[in-house]
Amino acid sequence: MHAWTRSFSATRILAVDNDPLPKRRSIDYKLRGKGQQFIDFLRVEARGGAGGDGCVSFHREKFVAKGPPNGGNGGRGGHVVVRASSDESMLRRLGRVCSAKRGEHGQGGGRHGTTGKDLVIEVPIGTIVREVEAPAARPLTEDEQDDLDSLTDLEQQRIDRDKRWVYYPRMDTTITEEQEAAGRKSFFKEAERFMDEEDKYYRWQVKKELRKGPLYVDLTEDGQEVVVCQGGPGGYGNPHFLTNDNRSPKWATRGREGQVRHLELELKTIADIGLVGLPNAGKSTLLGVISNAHPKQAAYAFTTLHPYVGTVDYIDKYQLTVADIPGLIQGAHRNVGLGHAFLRHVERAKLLAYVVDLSGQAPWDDLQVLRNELEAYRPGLTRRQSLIIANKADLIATAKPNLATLQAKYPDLPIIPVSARYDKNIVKLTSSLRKIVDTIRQQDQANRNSHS
Ligand SMILES: Nc1nc2c(ncn2[C@@H]2O[C@H](COP(=O)(O)OP(=O)(O)OP(=O)(O)O)[C@@H](O)[C@H]2O)c(=O)[nH]1
Repeated sequence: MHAWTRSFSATRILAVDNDPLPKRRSIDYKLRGKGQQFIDFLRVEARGGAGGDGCVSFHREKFVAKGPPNGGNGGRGGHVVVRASSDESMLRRLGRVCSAKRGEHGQGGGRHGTTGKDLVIEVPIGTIVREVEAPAARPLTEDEQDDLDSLTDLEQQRIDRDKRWVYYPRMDTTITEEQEAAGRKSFFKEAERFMDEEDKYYRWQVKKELRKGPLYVDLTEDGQEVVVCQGGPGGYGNPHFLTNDNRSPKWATRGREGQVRHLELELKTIADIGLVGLPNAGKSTLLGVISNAHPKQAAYAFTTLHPYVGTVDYIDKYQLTVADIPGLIQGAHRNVGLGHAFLRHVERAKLLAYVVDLSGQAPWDDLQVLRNELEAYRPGLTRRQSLIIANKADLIATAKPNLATLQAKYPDLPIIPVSARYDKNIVKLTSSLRKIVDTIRQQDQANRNSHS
């Protein structure tokens, strides 16, 4: 029986299409380790590392009792970065708070603290990073805008100031005691001015952020990354406060705290094709046959408890990704069964493939249930390009009359009868999927070109 079905599908390819045979290999998204819980939604508080403090220190050596200030600056705190990686199949469990490392403090001898290590959170491709609990984007008021405009060169001023202040002149020993006392007074004024400038700078940055609104990034490509929290800048060492009046500043600044953001990470798998079907329709068997992903298959409902994505590799290196989501049932939108949680993984599929059990009593009713559930989840989802995969066509007694009725009830949807278990008509299916997805990809490309 098995040999017959294999040769059946092989002759079909040659007779029906000249499309290359799909090479069955590879699965990108496989859960590592058994019993691991599938995570596709996380809430986390991300914190950039705090900056290290600046240091107060003076140069000392033989015959130089009062050398110039030489305290190093504190290092910047690490950033928190979210990066998409094709090696990840699901979100990893993270603590409630994720922090990058803090910068080291400055040290004597002009040694600056090292920068804190960035915290890189690797997530699967298709993860959306969304900031919550942040003020919505709003246009600035006139006053705020004026303020912002008057300070636009602040960044440059700050860079210039840093250049000006980092130098280590030798101490002028001819300064009298009165001069030094006067200098100390003016130094505190100078330090106050410095802190004012710094505060202004940070207020300016916050205003700039206001215009942007909460962070929202969709990581759709391998290696794409976003800095979600900046590390706090390090403090300044005492050479920064060296003025003509005060040659021995005993003053350094503390590092700033890193940025804090409350984030939601939501994985919405990006697959070309989304398999949607009632439990036991044979979705997992089908995915295993066309892609060599190996979801568990068994003759009971809800065998699959989380989404699987498999890659169909064709001989000419063409690839399609197919997502199998756990069986939907009537009332899933009321959280019956596994609910709607997994439908987010077909939301972005270019093509929806309804998998129905052709040997069942009324496959057309099953199809209607699926379409109703999709509409209840996201109105308009059923208008997405779709096709029907009529599985279990090997059970001829019921499948044959059902196929005709199904076709009559859904004349607009292409129907491909297959038998996933016996590998029947699978090549026809994979070549049809390729043709449809290819057309959609070309249309998408044309749309993108016309928009740019
Ligand atoms: N006769 C026949 N049985 C099939 C075929 N495809 C799948 N089956 C059987 O149907 C049962 C259910 O198959 P699964 O692939 O686990 O179905 P599923 O849709 O993934 O089910 P859930 O995991 O509950 O969503 C298994 O016992 C399969 O062997 C087919 O083409 N013909």
